[in-house]
Amino acid sequence: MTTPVLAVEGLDVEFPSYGEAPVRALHGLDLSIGEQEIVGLVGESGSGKTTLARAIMQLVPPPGRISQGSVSFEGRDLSKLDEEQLRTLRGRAMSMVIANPRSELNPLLTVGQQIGNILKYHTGCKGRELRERVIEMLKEVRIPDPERRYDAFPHELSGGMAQRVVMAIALICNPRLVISDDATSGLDVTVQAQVLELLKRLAERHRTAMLFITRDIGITAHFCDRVAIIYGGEIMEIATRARFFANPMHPYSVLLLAAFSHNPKLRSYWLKEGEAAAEARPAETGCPFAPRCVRVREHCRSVHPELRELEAGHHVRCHFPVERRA
Ligand SMILES: Nc1ncnc2c1ncn2[C@@H]1O[C@H](COP(=O)(O)OP(=O)(O)OP(=O)(O)O)[C@@H](O)[C@H]1O
Repeated sequence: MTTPVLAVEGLDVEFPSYGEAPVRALHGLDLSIGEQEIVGLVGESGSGKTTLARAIMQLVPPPGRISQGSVSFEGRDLSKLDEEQLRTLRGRAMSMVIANPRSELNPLLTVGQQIGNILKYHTGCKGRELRERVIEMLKEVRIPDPERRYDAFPHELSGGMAQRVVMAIALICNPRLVISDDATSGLDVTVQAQVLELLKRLAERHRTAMLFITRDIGITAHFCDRVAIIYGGEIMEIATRARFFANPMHPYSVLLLAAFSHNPKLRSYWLKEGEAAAEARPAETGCPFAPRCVRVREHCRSVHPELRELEAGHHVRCHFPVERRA
């Protein structure tokens, strides 16, 4: 079996909370990503998506910490690397594209300097060659008039353009893994579609694996090889895109899909708990989703469900999974 690009095993991340039990942002999380594979990670706000992205990069903000489990990149346990080795890895072998490109970019440096600095730091490339490679990358991310934009400052760029510059920074060193954290959420719908299309094409061209984090389950239907659903810091369901959309089995997955559906019967059944239930926090004992599940039974409130393989490559964390529709 080939070594996956990324292997997350039994990962727990905690944030201390003064006078209370620590917030358990991730709990026993397993996830692997193969070479050139795009895995979509879908979950609502607070489900632990960004924490996972940070834990993979070994950048959990203190006093938060990885309290258990491991993150391996191409077979190397990242907890064993020192800060210098991690810095070499970040930006070169794995990189991140985040939602708010303006906060990512330094307002005092030109586009060319910001992309060029990464390339120079990791490869030692400089001078004319550096400029040529940066301009080449600007062309790849479809920045019009790249020679001129090379000298532009971030405030001179539109939102979509700034996001493309962030993508250029993430891809300039040909990383083996890119983590896209809600990267298109702040953009207009049309710009969003263009940026997604571009991101997918670039991942294919650079043979990059990707963890694609989103709150929008609809995007994963076009974009990802596998889909993983996260709730309360745990993977609830994971399958290939085809299997997932043909036969979603976790009630939370079906709820997410129902929220996008135009079928009023489907919507009213799955969404019937309404706003109050949506506010419920993940349960500490039993199934984390039990307080919001329309199919909950007594067993769910006391026994924590394991992630079980219910068909080849399709894992579900539910005592009473949804049966295939006729
Ligand atoms: N720096 C922090 N300090 C304390 N708690 C944190 C911190 N970062 C995250 N958390 C907690 O960890 C949990 C997961 O948060 P996280 O930001 O990973 O969720 P998310 O799915 O990325 O949400 P969003 O889609 O809104 O970005 C939440 O309960 C959050 O309050």
